[in-house]
Amino acid sequence: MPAEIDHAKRALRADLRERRALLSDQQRAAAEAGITARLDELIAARGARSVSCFLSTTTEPGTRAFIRAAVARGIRVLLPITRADGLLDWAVADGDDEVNIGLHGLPEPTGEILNPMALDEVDLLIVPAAAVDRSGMRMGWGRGYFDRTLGSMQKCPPVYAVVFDSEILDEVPRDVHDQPVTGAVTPLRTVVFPLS
Ligand SMILES: Nc1nc2c(c(=O)[nH]1)N(C=O)[C@@H](CNc1ccc(C(=O)N[C@@H](CCC(=O)O)C(=O)O)cc1)CN2
Ligand SMILES: Nc1ncnc2c1ncn2[C@@H]1O[C@H](COP(=O)(O)OP(=O)(O)OP(=O)(O)O)[C@@H](O)[C@H]1O
Repeated sequence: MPAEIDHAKRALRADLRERRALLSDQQRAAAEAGITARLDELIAARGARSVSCFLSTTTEPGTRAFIRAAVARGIRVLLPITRADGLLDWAVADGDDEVNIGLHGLPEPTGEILNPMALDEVDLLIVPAAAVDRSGMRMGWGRGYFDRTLGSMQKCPPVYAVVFDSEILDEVPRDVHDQPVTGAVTPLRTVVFPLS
């Protein structure tokens, strides 16, 4: 990618990472409660029966309460497993809290491994992001996993990024391969892009 874009992304990621690290346990708990409520509303509004999500780390907006409750209600939730070739495998969340530590030190599901095509069967994708902008461009953590995944899907269902409220920016640095998202879910609101 062009050097200026690469540099701008790195600088912005460092800034965002630092801000996430500063949140208190109380702020994280409130964010997880908000994210759970927003995601519950979203899948109800979309009538989704099968979704993909991700197992949040301690600094990401918490998705685990949502996953646990969705699985208990009979929603099929696929969770990503990183592969060395830059693609993602998937496993169905089974409602227990057992996790493996994956390739990049991220929490990953245990359970039967499904190949990248498993994603073609979901009604809605819930993806991690470092930030999104008002046009729907998404910036991740820099390995291109979701750009590759979204770019290779036959027919892509709606995609919502999970971010903190302060991470919806006017503009994020953009490469040609970057894939836009449909909307974003924050602890306080759900937005659909483009935001006017
Ligand atoms: N919880 C969670 N699971 C996820 C993602 C995520 O963002 N969150 N991913 C979303 O795509 C995929 C993994 N993506 C990754 C993206 C970057 C790096 C990484 O190591 N990046 C930098 C350092 C990170 C930073 O700048 O803060 C590095 O290369 O050293 C690892 C995995 C799949 N699973
Ligand atoms: N569709 C693609 N095909 C091949 N390489 C890609 C593709 N998308 C991204 N990449 C490569 O992946 C690397 C990281 O891209 P980028 O910084 O846009 O990732 P990201 O969206 O922040 O990460 P993630 O999706 O893992 O959260 C870049 O070197 C880029 O060239």
